Amino acid sequence: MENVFIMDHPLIQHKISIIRNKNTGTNEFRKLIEEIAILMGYEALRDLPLEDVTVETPIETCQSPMISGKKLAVVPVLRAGLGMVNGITTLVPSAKIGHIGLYRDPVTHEPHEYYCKLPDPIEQRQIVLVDPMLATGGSAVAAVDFIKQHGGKNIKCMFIIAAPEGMERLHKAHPDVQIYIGHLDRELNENAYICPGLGDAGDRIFGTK
Ligand SMILES: O=P(O)(O)OC[C@H]1O[C@H](OP(=O)(O)OP(=O)(O)O)[C@H](O)[C@@H]1O
Ligand SMILES: O=c1cc[nH]c(=O)[nH]1
Ligand SMILES: [Mg+2]
Repeated sequence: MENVFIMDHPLIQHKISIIRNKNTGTNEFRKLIEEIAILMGYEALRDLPLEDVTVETPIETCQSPMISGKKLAVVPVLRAGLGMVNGITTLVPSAKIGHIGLYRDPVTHEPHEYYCKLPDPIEQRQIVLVDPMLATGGSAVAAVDFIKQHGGKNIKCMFIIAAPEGMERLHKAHPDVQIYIGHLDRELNENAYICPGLGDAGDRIFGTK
């Protein structure tokens, strides 16, 4: 599937296995989400554009590449996406940060928006949407819709765990968007939770259950 990238790095797979474990506590879970975001971000950002700048080394003056263009914007889907932000800003400290607040209705599983604030202007920025979970895909499709409505064009999405249903829905709705997935799981259950998954990512990051 063009524009869909499923990670196979052993460090990512190892850390995902630890966060799946129901006995992994909030503190360790939060740290691992951040570490996985760093590892996935390293892979997802390998095509960032470069331009040569003049640098004076202690030896001589040279042309050396640096990341070009407007500053990258990382956009977490609240709440759980917040856990991945520091991972991306570790790689790109100058990144701007937008927020999209969405929660999934527990009965209908439809996403509801409660907040949206994006860096302005957004048009020329590389946008990296982050959310640990891609389940039905409803939240991700809505989040990308918002970004595009605000003028965003270059969009990458990163999910630590995805269900096939969500991956296909997001790709179908937004085929231009690059989708990075840490692990593609088996299926959704009757409550639209990912199986085997890791439970509710937001609750596990923030210790709310
Ligand atoms: O693909 P979907 O079926 O839309 O499900 C995925 C969404 O569900 C979770 O958020 P949740 O609604 O639990 O909000 P929270 O982050 O505040 O816990 C998750 O972080 C995604 O945003
Ligand atoms: O399995 C799931 C599905 C949606 N949101 C989560 O946090 N986990
Ligand atoms: Mg949640």
